[in-house]
Amino acid sequence: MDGGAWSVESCLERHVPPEELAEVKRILYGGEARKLCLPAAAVTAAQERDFELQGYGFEAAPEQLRRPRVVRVGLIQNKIPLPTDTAVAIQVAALHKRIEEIVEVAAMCGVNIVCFQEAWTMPFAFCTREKLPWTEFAESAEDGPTTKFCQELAKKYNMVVVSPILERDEIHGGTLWNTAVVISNSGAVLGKSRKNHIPRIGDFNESTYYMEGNTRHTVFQTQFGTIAVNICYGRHHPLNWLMYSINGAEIIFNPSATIGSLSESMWPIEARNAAIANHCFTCPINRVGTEYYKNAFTSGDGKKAHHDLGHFYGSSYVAAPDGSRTPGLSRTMDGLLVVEMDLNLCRQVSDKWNFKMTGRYEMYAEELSDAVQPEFIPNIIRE
Ligand SMILES: NC(=O)NCCC(=O)O
Repeated sequence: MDGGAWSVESCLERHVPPEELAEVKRILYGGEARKLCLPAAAVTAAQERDFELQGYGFEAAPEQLRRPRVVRVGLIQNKIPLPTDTAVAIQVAALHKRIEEIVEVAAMCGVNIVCFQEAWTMPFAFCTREKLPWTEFAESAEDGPTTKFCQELAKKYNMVVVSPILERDEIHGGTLWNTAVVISNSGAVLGKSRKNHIPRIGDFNESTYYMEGNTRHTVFQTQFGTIAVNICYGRHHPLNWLMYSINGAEIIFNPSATIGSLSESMWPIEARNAAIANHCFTCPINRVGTEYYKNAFTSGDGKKAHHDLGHFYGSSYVAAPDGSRTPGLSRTMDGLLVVEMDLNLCRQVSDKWNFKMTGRYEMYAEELSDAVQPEFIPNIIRE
């Protein structure tokens, strides 16, 4: 399924009889997400610029003492516009240009916080295990050209920008990290959050380049809500989501790069479950397309040498704390998903389900601290 804007949701729309569709959506998605009415100029610009534009909204009940806290987030998924053997600076410039034209449409749609995909300024070349030229895509999180570019966007559109890049940390020996830079709507760099979990699976050979992050579970208090960034493989680690939530995250972005053969059946479940378990909104974003490399590579798994990592299936979506979710963007096209959410829903769902109250954190903490000791004895009763 590689053509047009194919998605599971568009397939359901086409094939499930209309009288049953609402019930199917209630069971699968927690109901029909409210479609946002986006400005005609934005819809036209998206068509002209050849990307999918979808908009949905999540409501919360009115409260007496708190006003609604309505924000709009924008999730951007995209292909790399140029072949991977194009000069590094030209590839980066082309990606900046592509993102700039999508962010402009996000601004037309009133987006307050935008997040790009994992390592958005480059092909996801870590599969190759070659150092050059891929390490040349690394930049300073604080004042690299991509951060400066995002600061301009943030100021121009009064938008918080979450920019996941390959970071070069000059003050620590020029080491590399997989890092999301969070830029305030004022244009100031608020801080950075490094990928906590590095995959060692299939062709995801990222540990050749960088190590597990050391920024713990930092959250960022922005004008539009408290946000966190759980980068890609962290998605599979429930405690990673939990720790961002414990630090107060209301929206957790999950910029990713993952392929159909590996994770597509897990994709709709993991971030959505994290939204439910942690009473917050989660926003998984995946790149799209297949990226080809001149030199064939292997990953010690007996497979024949090959030139690509597989198909990145897009399908970015937003899940809400009540377990409902938006449809996903296409599996194949660039896209912008605009989602309006009332952050009051987080506390409302928390008051209903009380997971933060019913969770046995002291017991988990005690048992986990025992379990990581070398002399740990599992608590098993045997006959
Ligand atoms: N980028 C990344 O961590 N990918 C690993 C595969 C996955 O988590 O689905």
